[in-house]
Amino acid sequence: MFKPPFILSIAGGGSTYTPGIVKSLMVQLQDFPLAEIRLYDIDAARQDTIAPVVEKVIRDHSQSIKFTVTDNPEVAFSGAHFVFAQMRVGQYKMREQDEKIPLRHGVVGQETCGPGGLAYGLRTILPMVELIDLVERYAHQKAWIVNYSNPAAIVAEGVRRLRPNARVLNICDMPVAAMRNMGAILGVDRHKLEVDYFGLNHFGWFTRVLVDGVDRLPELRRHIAKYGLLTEDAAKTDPQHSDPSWVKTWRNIKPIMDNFPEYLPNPYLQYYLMPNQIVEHQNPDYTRANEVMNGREKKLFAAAEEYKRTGILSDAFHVGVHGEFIVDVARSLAFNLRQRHLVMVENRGAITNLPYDAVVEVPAYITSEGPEPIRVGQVPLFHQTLLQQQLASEQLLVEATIEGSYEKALQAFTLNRTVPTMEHAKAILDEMIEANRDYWPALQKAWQDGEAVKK
Ligand SMILES: NC(=O)c1ccc[n+]([C@@H]2O[C@H](COP(=O)([O-])OP(=O)(O)OC[C@H]3O[C@@H](n4cnc5c(N)ncnc54)[C@H](O)[C@@H]3O)[C@@H](O)[C@H]2O)c1
Ligand SMILES: O=P(O)(O)OC[C@H]1O[C@H](O[C@H]2[C@H](O)[C@@H](O)[C@@H](O)O[C@@H]2CO)[C@H](O)[C@@H](O)[C@@H]1O
Ligand SMILES: [Mn+2]
Repeated sequence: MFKPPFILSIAGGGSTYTPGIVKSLMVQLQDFPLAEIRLYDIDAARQDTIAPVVEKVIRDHSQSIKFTVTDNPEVAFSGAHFVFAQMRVGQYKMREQDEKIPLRHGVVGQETCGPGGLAYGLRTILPMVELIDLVERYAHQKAWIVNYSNPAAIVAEGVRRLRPNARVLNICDMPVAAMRNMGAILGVDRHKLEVDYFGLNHFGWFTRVLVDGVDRLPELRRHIAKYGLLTEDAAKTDPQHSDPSWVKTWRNIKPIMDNFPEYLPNPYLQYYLMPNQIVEHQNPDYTRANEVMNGREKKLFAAAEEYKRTGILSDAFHVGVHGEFIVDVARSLAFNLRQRHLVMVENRGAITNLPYDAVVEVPAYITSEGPEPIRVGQVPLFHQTLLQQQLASEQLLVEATIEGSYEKALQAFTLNRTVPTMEHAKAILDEMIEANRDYWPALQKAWQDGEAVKK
């Protein structure tokens, strides 16, 4: 492939996670040597605010690494070996719409799940394809894009449909975060856990949790029956996520496993299996987007301004599993380490009773030529049916984006488990088309042409 030191570009350099990821890169420099780090963003002002913090993180560890900040894709990607993608198309203001519009109709309002996730997907698929084309035009021909940009399930399906040969690996830190919590509960480092897992992104289950070859899922089951997937002192498990909404998310593993104890669910399944309880506790005027804008984003940007003024950088960002995981995956790609990670891959029979072309999230060995998924085999009818419905909703959303089809978008919304009726789906979709008029031109046109009433 290519030899270190590498050129690494971060697409979405203005992200609140950029300092944490760069810190993780610095800590692992010995194992992932870098010649240059480049930040790329379409919002130069946002990125320029974050950049001095990132440069400080780099210079605390290295004087030799070149640091580039740009909104020019040719400068960003020329000769790059790795691209970490973490775009939020529409930024937090659109996340707030994604979460608040469904809630106005009594439906789950969430970043990547339900109508919010579908809307986010409709905004993100084509910018992701554009990013791939830019990277393929300018970067090293064997460059890898490691993608965090959400909604990862829909982005991954869009890339499968539109750029099937692209060197893109879609990843999610949620299962790793769950493994971090498991480790805290079991008293072992998360790196010692070997898990079996199957599902779609943000819609899956752990089936085994091995420590030195012994399945510790029974012990976790007993703990979860009392506390959910958190240690008794929640703040100790995940300091970055002591926000009430996150503690509730980890606690909600309990009611799900009280009913279905065999497998340990991804926390996101709460939105699909307990939508009414979720809506009951969501504040339609103050959602997770507001918590993040007033929390993580505000804290980082305030620290960046203070650093600019005083040269003192306060403790304003977090590395955590988010920063560690993407560097672990990149190392395995770079050096053909064959590390076993949960990543998104085309099924191709890994789960025998799901469609061959489904994008699934399963353990895989990460090689320089990409992931080699493990064989899961047949999943139980209950999980297969839930997965099939969610998969159809996501695949129809992607087709709606590609074809500019209002009807397929409505089918995708109607099929989603968080949406109770076709009328709810239509009311939410029509409001979202209005809110996304700057992002969904094709769908806007289909809607205005009255495609929905043509039949
Ligand atoms: N996959 C996962 O498990 C996981 C975990 C955490 C965050 N994320 C995702 O990472 C992304 C960043 O999260 P955040 O909270 O830091 O968002 P953020 O809004 O703080 O930063 C995102 C950045 O992307 C930029 N951007 C938007 N469109 C772009 C484009 N077309 N090209 C280049 N840059 C573009 C924005 O200007 C912004 O600076 C989001 O998509 C989020 O959902 C994913
Ligand atoms: O509400 P946010 O923006 O804080 O988080 C949304 C993301 O949540 C997951 O990632 C979490 C992870 O689960 C948590 O333990 C910690 O590591 O932080 C991560 C980022 O907040 C989820 O995997 C992402 O897809 C969401 O975007
Ligand atoms: Mn995720």
